[in-house]
Amino acid sequence: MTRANLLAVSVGNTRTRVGAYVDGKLVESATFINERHTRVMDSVKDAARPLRDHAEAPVVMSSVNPAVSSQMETELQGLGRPLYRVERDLPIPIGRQLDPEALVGEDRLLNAAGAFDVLKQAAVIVDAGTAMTVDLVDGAGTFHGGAILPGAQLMLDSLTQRTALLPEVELSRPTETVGHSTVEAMLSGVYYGQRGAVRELVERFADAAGQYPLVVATGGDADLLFREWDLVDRIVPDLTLMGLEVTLRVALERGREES
Ligand SMILES: Nc1ncnc2c1ncn2[C@@H]1O[C@H](COP(=O)(O)OP(=O)(O)OP(=O)(O)O)[C@@H](O)[C@H]1O
Ligand SMILES: CC(C)(CO)[C@@H](O)C(=O)NCCC(=O)O
Ligand SMILES: [K+]
Repeated sequence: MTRANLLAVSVGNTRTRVGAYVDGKLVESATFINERHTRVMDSVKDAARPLRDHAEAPVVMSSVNPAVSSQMETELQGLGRPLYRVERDLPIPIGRQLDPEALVGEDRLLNAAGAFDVLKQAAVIVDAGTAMTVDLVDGAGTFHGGAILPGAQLMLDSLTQRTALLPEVELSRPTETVGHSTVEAMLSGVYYGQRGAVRELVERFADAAGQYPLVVATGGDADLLFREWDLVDRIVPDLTLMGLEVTLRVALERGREES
């Protein structure tokens, strides 16, 4: 089996995740806020340190944020490694059943590819990031799309921005289900609203799929929202990076078959 060496870079809406894979294992990872751009490049170099003896190991990059990634791509070229963008240079190895003209976020496809590579069975993948996505992969490894909704912090921010009296609130677990203060009521609404959305969508997707899928969660808010909740089978913080690793690994295996 191929054991890939790579620097995986996933540019999200708010943050960028970086991971160094040595012999197919994630040995270093870091997350940075996109705005702190110069610091990000310093930290990317730190994260790449385990790959110093693997000069041939490429950067494999994905993005759902073109403004951030176009500049970052130019800077990543400076590492002196081959640089591949998923979908442009390397196809994400997951089947798709979508509208012909559909443009799906690379993060959603990578999560699906990363999950199916390990699970090999039908799964619902929940990414609790800036936006929340809830997607269905069937038992044959085909991505069917799913649902997109505001993420938890975005829900809170939109309440603050679009009302006169609601305050700025930082996301945390509510201490009360029936909120006895404005802040507790907002936290209860968002926390149980997000969980409720996930429960409803998982049940509906299970109906559509004709089987009960595994539920896998990832993203910056997954732990806060889903920890110790039996509806979610696994929380996998590095799922998007796993998708980047399998993308390179499959491309290397295909290249080997062809030569
Ligand atoms: N230091 C932090 N800065 C910003 N958001 C954070 C931080 N720590 C946790 N979070 C939470 O992470 C969420 C964003 O998740 P994430 O980083 O997965 O989003 P993203 O940038 O959209 O990434 P992706 O598109 O890859 O999912 C926010 O809603 C926030 O509550
Ligand atoms: C839905 C988000 C914002 C989730 O990060 C991202 O995957 C994206 O911008 N997608 C493009 C549209 C789509 O996936 O249908
Ligand atoms: K996201």
